[in-house]
Amino acid sequence: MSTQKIPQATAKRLPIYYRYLKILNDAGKERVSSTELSDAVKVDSATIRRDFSYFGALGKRGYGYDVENLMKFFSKTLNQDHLTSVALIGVGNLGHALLNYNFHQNNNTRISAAFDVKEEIVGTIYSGIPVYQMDEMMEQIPLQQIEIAILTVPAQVAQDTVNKLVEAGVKGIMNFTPVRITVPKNVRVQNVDLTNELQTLIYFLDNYAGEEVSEEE
Ligand SMILES: NC(=O)c1ccc[n+]([C@@H]2O[C@H](COP(=O)([O-])OP(=O)(O)OC[C@H]3O[C@@H](n4cnc5c(N)ncnc54)[C@H](O)[C@@H]3O)[C@@H](O)[C@H]2O)c1
Repeated sequence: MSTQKIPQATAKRLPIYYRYLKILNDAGKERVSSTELSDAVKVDSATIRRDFSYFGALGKRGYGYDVENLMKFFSKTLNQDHLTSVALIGVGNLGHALLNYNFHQNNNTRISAAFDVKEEIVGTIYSGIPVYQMDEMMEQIPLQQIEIAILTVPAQVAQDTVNKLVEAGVKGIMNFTPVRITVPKNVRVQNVDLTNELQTLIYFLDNYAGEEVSEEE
């Protein structure tokens, strides 16, 4: 299977497919049809077939897909064999929740360091994760080989914090703040805007109530 450049919508679905294929594989299941997969992951089967065709995984009529092969391929594509350490900046309401959660569904991604300015929490360990003072970032981020940061600071300090993260060598930022942050070209930002998500949901309920939901983007 080759790794050509795949559409973003497909890339976003990969972890969903991977998680389910892993469950099947752990349960000793050898093959799966796109219809079965579709029911489990709530993506229509035409989309699944198209997504998989980008990887050259065509599936055989009457046989379906080989679970182990696909799972191994997705694992490699998603870099599941390699542990990714992530930093969290801003241990407030949202930051605490994310530290607690710590992506435990995914055993190769973990928050390994948190940073804040609040004296009372700096130097403590929260959910097994040490909280450092902001001025320790320049040292800790390269030392812990962290390339990804989750940004949960107040909006007014978001850009300033991002500048520091970039200077420390971070290459990807998951931005929970409502600020549209500016980064150099070699840094990627993923915005997580809960208000936006909720507005989209309301829009769909208002305008498409009763229609069948399609996962196509
Ligand atoms: N709470 C939510 O449900 C929610 C949801 C979506 C988005 N957000 C956004 O996430 C961000 C955090 O929200 P919150 O509710 O957790 O806020 P919060 O005030 O509870 O937490 C912010 C944390 O950032 C720290 N901080 C302040 N200045 C800092 C700096 N210069 N460097 C490092 N840390 C600093 C504070 O000490 C605090 O611990 C905000 O931008 C908010 O708009 C929050």
